[in-house]
Amino acid sequence: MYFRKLYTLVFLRNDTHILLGLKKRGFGVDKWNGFGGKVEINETIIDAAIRELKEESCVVVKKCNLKNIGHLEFTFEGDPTMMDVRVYSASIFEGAPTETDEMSPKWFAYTEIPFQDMWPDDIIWFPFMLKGSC
Ligand SMILES: Nc1[nH]c(=O)nc2c1ncn2[C@H]1C[C@H](O)[C@@H](COP(=O)(O)OP(=O)(O)OP(=O)(O)O)O1
Repeated sequence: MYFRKLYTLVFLRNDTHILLGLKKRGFGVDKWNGFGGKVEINETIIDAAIRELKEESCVVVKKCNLKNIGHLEFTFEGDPTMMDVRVYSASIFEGAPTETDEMSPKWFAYTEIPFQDMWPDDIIWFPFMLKGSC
């Protein structure tokens, strides 16, 4: 039996490139990933996605430009908490991705995703996301 905790994960992308951030501290440090984090109490999931993206990359995205593309559930051995992660993508946004205390952003070509420096599950589901089948 797991306790669910809601998280967001946002990917900015165009037809050829995706923006990833190198996590500089805390959970997932030194891994490339999308931008996201915990949904706070009294906050909608989409508001959390917008807030975390801005906090971690300085990019602003409007609700109408966020597309819900997936739902991932992660569990970790010996931990009773399930990470219930709502995944979004956006291709229209304002501002230039900028390094913050938490993340260092970089655009990657779809053919050059650094899977060796990412969560081990990413290589399984990224290909579905990149070819637009989710
Ligand atoms: N196995 C996995 N594969 C993946 O691609 N993303 C994962 C993952 N496990 C967790 N994530 C994502 C979900 C979420 O966007 C992020 C974890 O969020 P954080 O712990 O950084 O949350 P917060 O930014 O709220 O944390 P604080 O540092 O406490 O503020 O990592």
